Amino acid sequence: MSTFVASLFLPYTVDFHDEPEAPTRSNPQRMHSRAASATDMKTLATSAASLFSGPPPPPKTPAEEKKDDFFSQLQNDPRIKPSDPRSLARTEAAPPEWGAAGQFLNQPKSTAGPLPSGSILDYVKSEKKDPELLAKYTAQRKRRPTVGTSRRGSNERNFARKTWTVEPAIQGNGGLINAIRAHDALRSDEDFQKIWVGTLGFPTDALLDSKKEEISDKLANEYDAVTVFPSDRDVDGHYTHYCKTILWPVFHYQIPDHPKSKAYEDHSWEFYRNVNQNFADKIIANYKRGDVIWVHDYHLLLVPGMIRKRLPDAQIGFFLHAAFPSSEVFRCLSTRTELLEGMLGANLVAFQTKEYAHHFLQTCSRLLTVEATPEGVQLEERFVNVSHEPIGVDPEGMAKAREEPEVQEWIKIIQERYKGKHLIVARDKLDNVRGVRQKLLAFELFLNKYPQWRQNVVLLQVATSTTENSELLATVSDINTRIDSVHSTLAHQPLVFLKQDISFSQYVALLTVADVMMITSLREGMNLTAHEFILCQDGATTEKKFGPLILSEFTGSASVFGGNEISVNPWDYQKCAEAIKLALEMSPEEKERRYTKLSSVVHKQTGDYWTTRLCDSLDKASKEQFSRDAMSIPRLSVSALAQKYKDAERRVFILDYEGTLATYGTDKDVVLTSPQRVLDTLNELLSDKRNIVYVMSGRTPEELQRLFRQVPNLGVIAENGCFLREWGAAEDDWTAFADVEASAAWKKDVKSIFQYYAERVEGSWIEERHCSLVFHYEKAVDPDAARAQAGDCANHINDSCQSYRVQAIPTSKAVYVESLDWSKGSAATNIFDKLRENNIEGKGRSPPDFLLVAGNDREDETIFQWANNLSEQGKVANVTTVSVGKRNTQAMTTITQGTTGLISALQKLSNYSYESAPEGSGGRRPSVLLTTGS
Ligand SMILES: O=P(O)(O)OC[C@H]1O[C@H](O[C@H]2O[C@H](CO)[C@@H](O)[C@H](O)[C@H]2O)[C@H](O)[C@@H](O)[C@@H]1O
Repeated sequence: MSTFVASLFLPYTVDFHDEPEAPTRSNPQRMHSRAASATDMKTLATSAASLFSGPPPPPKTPAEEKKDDFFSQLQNDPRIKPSDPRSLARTEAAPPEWGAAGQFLNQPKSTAGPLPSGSILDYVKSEKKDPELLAKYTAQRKRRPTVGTSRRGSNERNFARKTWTVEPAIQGNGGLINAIRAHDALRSDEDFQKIWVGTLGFPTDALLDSKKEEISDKLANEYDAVTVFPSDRDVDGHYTHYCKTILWPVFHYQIPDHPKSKAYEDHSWEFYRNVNQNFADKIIANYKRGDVIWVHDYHLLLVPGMIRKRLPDAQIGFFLHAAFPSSEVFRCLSTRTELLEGMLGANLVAFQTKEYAHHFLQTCSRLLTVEATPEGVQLEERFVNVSHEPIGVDPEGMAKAREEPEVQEWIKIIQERYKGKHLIVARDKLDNVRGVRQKLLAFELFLNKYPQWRQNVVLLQVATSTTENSELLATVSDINTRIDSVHSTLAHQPLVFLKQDISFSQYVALLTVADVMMITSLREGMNLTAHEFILCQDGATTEKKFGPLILSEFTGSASVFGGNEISVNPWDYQKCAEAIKLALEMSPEEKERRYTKLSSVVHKQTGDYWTTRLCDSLDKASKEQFSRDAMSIPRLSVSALAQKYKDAERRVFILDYEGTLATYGTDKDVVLTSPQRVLDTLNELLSDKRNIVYVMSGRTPEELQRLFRQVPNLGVIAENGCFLREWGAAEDDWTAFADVEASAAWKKDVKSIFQYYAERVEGSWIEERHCSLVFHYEKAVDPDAARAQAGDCANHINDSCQSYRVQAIPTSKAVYVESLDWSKGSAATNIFDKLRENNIEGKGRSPPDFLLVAGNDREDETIFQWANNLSEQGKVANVTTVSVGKRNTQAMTTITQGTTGLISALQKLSNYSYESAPEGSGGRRPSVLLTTGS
């Protein structure tokens, strides 16, 4: 059994070489010659020029010359350069733009080319069906030199001759890679034979099929990796456009709102789907029964749904590494429904934090109008578990990395460079969501407010930049210049702004030497830099630092550190400035107290722990779902039931009405009627004195009283458990469990919300019951709009009526608002308590030894659960729970022939009643069936 770990990029990539003998990373000769290559020299020059953004530098003093010397050493190839591609990967890396890794590795260029002018949507359509448009765009493409076949051809010839080596990926989620590897290394888990699934992280159109095969064979055989080869054009549209300009900003609360992005959204969605389909196809082609599939992050949201369509029984988990926004933000995505449905193809959808999981549940309930419980989402025929599990880092891997001589050297260099200064460090991608601008503003305020610190503190901000965000760059450059001009002196520069990444050894050294770390992301899934900072501060390789961590409350990491970080709202510059002061002036005792707690979290919630917990949760969820899946629940065996029936002394029936005994009733203006066959069947059952029969429904006591007037002695549970009429009681002898008068307060508030939506949904109406309210929209003129409004309505009520013990449940036809305290299960408990005490005078002696509960809907699950428990605890000898239909359920058995199937089964039982009635038992067949008029 294997576990597929699918994420956009594999942990590996490929470097091509002209030499016949492929050198490796451990070959210093080659690394040296590459460092001197023209491309690298150019990169180096550009990097050096952009080291400090701001005005042109003045002539250098000797001190500055020395400083430049230090920084020029930082101008290294920022990639980790291990000799083994399987060693520790960089978390929160900032790789070059897709297709631009050629500055580090020898890889083909993209053949995607620019998109044609004119209507992008037409362009996409043309690819599919419209022959005229297809001809038009084919001609356009031929005219475009950058996408010509000649370039592709020469590329192909070029790369066909080259040798290649497997290298650690430049792209990819380092946190994920480290977590999976740590799990692999620490456990000899038979069930965890991982297989990576992903792309190589560079354009591959230019490779011949034979070359692709060669590469994918090697990766499969030696690196447990399945390679996906989407077209360059698809990856470009998927990653550069849809992921980066639509999903990433929206998931981090930045709604792109300019015409260009809308166009991107329209066309790049097609490419997003294509790449997701490539992944799904690859996984399906390699899947074997029993395998587990884990799909990672926002690049692959559609993959679970695509796999589910073809492999209905597969065990699929989905983990979102990024943040998941509130439903208010998510609803702005035009493809929101497809994205949610894609994710819901999984058995388990997991997030970094409880908050993101909650947002997802709320978004599903609101936009898909499905019932969301704290455990997950109830779909028509499946339940999808939703949970949260924060990712962690790999302390063992990091410990090894820290021992590297290069790290030790860098520690010395940085210590020497910042001797006598308090060093605040930060490494962020230069992206709006990381809050670098906010951090610099807060730091500027700190310097202005606390002059005593100006000469003693340095903020070293590494700002890794992938795509040029010129607006942000201009803003941070301005702040940088301002700080520089106001606060820098010949001998001291409080802000060092490195607009490029540093090498892994430099990064580790910096985290070790730092006095404080400052992270001010405006929103972020986790932020493993914070965790790695904590690992490096323990004094294992230098003196103990226990440096405080200033951390944005909007990161996932903040949710795991339990307040032992210095938590900040990055928008509150005053507080951020004070946080810097607090961190710098913190007593050693307080630092150690906080550090001990932070460190225990990082060492407990590791990447390995995360992997184990996710695997366990998926296993548990799949098993539970399987046991509830109508397909795997046995059919009701009427003959076995009849045998139990015959053997029983005292039988109890609790039967749901609409959808179970009879088809669903009509709406408000038609009086609910019951088919004669149902009434006759109930009367037949009741005619046997050994039988106690209850019908349960969400309808009001009045409606049910009228409906079952012709069935004397029938027990009735009304309004889903808020009212009870005991078996054998007088027609109007109702017990109210819920406080009807107290309901008036919440009903007033809920009704006004319902009215608001009813005015907006033509054809909808509000039904008032004693203890519940229903917003019906099954007859709405515009069903899609009504569904959306119903979702909003349920959400609105659940948000604003939290002080009442009620909940709004959206279904495909109506929104129900009901008490949280009463259910069919609670009514059944009451019935049984009384029966078992045998305190219904003269109506039976022995306790029940046969129980049949039949239902079909979500409200019936509480009573199934209750009955199953009675069976497990051996309190009733023979318990049968049966669900009518295909819904996934906790019932022990199902009947797929609908209400008629159940009625036939009940009729068969009452026939046995007649046949099996022992002398004097009271069982009898009625000589005349009670006939009822409606
Ligand atoms: O830039 P991308 O290729 O689209 O990838 C997005 C980021 O993915 C990784 O970060 C995410 O996962 C981390 C670990 O779970 C989490 O801490 C972070 O908040 C997530 O956004 C990767 O580490 C980043 O470099 C990528 O930018």
